[in-house]
Amino acid sequence: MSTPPAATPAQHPAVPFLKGHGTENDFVIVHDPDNALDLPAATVARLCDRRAGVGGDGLLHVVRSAAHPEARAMADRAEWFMDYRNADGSIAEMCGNGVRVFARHLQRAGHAGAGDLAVATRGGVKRVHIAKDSAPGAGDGDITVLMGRADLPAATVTVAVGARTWPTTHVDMGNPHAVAFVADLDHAGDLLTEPSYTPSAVYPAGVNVEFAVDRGERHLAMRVHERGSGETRSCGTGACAVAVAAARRDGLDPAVTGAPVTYTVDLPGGRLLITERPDGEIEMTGPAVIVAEGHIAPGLFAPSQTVTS
Ligand SMILES: N[C@@H](CCC[C@H](N)C(=O)O)C(=O)O
Repeated sequence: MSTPPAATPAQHPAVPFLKGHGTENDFVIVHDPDNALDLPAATVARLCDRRAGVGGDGLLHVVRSAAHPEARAMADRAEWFMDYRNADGSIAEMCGNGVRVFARHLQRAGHAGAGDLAVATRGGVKRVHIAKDSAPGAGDGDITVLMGRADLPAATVTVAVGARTWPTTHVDMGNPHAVAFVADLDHAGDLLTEPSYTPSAVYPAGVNVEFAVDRGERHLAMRVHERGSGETRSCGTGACAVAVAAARRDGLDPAVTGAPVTYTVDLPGGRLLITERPDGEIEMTGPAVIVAEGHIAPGLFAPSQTVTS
């Protein structure tokens, strides 16, 4: 049997997409159950481009676990795999806001109802609870994710923005985070460029950097510079990292006291509630909404043209 010729950009069918966000961490959502789409990093970066593409902090590629080589082993526990990509096309292990938006999409598409859902991610299978909507189909109930345990490897990393430097707490939420407690969130500057950190060898694959301040008892505010996406208006794994770093700083460890600890974390795009349980499991609760649907012009999937003089 001969292989059919590859589709030219003009022949490439328009691909449906949705746009959604969780506390204004926004995503392009591509529903591709059979993993039929070719999504190299350059294509993802074009789709996430805010001027020439659809625009987003990242892309949620929605694939059946059985159809994706990285998720096949989880297919018996989770039907759907969140193939998460950062805005620059790089791959990340987990996205806490993304997994809530992913669940909201599955609910709207009729693949999940209110209640519990398992989602496969590169960081393992995550259990998600979709709260009942205020009205049928409103899509406005909060979504809670069991994010797994935080790991706090001993590492002394200093983060710098301009002339200011801070020591950080290394928190692994499946993806890497460096948390700095600062006196004022403005001290993190415009965050247009990635903060520098030393020694850089601690994070060979890069790191998400969080800047956090206290707002009250077990109440924090933060900003984040995300690996592969720049400053975003929210980061779910980052909020979990900040809450756990604050708990340890405050002498609170639910595994020792036997009592859960909840922190309210305010981000530029909204509020997340983070609870660490005595078994170490971290629950994150927040909103997830779908705001648009449409079709992607075939040209965005075409390989970049090289201009020669
Ligand atoms: N915004 C996400 C995190 C996305 C991945 C991150 N940029 C990384 O590269 O690790 C979240 O809500 O957790």
